[in-house]
Amino acid sequence: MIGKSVDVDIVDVAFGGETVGQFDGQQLFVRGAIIGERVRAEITNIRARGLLAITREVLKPAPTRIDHPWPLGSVYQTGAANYGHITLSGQREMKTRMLRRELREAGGEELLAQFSPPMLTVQAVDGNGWHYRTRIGVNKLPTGVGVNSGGTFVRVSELPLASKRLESLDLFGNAWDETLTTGEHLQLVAPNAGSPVIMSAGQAFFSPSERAPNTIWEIVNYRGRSYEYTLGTKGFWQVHENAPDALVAAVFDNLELDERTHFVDLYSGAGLFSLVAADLIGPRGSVRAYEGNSEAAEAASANFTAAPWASSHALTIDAHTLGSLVGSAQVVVADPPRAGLGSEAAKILALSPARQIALVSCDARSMARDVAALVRAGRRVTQFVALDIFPQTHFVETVCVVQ
Ligand SMILES: C[S@@+](CC[C@H](N)C(=O)[O-])C[C@H]1O[C@@H](n2cnc3c(N)ncnc32)[C@H](O)[C@@H]1O
Repeated sequence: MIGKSVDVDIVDVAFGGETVGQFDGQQLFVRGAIIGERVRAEITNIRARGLLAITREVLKPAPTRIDHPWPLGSVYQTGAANYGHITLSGQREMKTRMLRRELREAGGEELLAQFSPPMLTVQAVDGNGWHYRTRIGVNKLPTGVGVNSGGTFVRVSELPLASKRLESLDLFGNAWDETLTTGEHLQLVAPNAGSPVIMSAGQAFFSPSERAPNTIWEIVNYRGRSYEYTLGTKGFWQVHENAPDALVAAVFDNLELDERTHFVDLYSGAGLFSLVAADLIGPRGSVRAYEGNSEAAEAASANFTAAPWASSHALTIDAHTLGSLVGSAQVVVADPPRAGLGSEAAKILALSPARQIALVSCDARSMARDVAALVRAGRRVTQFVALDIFPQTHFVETVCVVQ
């Protein structure tokens, strides 16, 4: 079966960015195709959920198909821009279809009925979908840097997903050859309140001859107010330059906070949501932030210095610890990593006294599973915002508010 060439009509979009067709009574998951197309695809893997294939020839192209502007990012090479062969609006239509499919698979038509079509419309956060990443990983090569393509590092002379501000690091020639060790993983970071840095083996550099502090500053704007964050070098921060502002708006535009609200921020990182909540709520309420990475939790503590009614706690959130964390919460934001909350933790959260819960997710499948669990346990979806903070890829960020 592997290596077989099949002609297939693409009728849906699945998790992982693959499109879906039918072959031999089975689902065929096809990379590099677009909904509405007819393609000739080569079967590459046999999986429990169906066959995996890759597009070899487009027999009937979709109107949204374009030449990939960065072939190295395509599904045939690194896959870092696996939707780059689709117009931006076409990418967003595909993501809407993926959200619908995942919600239907997790909770049937009954769950899908809680989402009006505008809720599932994926919203742009930028103009052209390139040069948006303020965080990007590469590997040092003997000269210049490379990206992983099928297990080997390919030297690059451009990084089209990376923020233009990272160009000042002068990465593609031999400027860094004596400072950095060949083979090392490099994390490039362009904070919005400071100069770009390279992180390598626990050290930070502004330039080959200038070390940088292991601290980064970011500024987030919401409703005319600016919030300043200090981050450690190992902690999480949203990668799209517009994501922190867009996510803060998607969360707080849809939550009802007052001056006595007890607010809990689960998976709080350096306190992106907590710092804004502390400002919106004020000293008569409380904000408690819980985060597993101790460096990020310490950074959050430092970020809350001017708001002592906000506190940061380093601990692992799971189905055993969660109940006590949300026992007296009135409003909860949960922004777990890709794996999501898990059905058991989602049920515990649903049964908490919180009047509103905002689930922030970067993974459509775990989001759908967690929302289905929240709804099964008695919650109702009131708002849902889908943001295109990972253009050129199949990923989509969502904020789901339940009551
Ligand atoms: C998607 S990030 C969100 C961080 C923050 N809300 C933000 O937007 O900057 C998820 C965070 O969860 C933390 N984390 C992952 N697993 C965890 C766990 N089991 N318990 C607590 N925190 C965890 C990670 O360290 C990371 O900071």
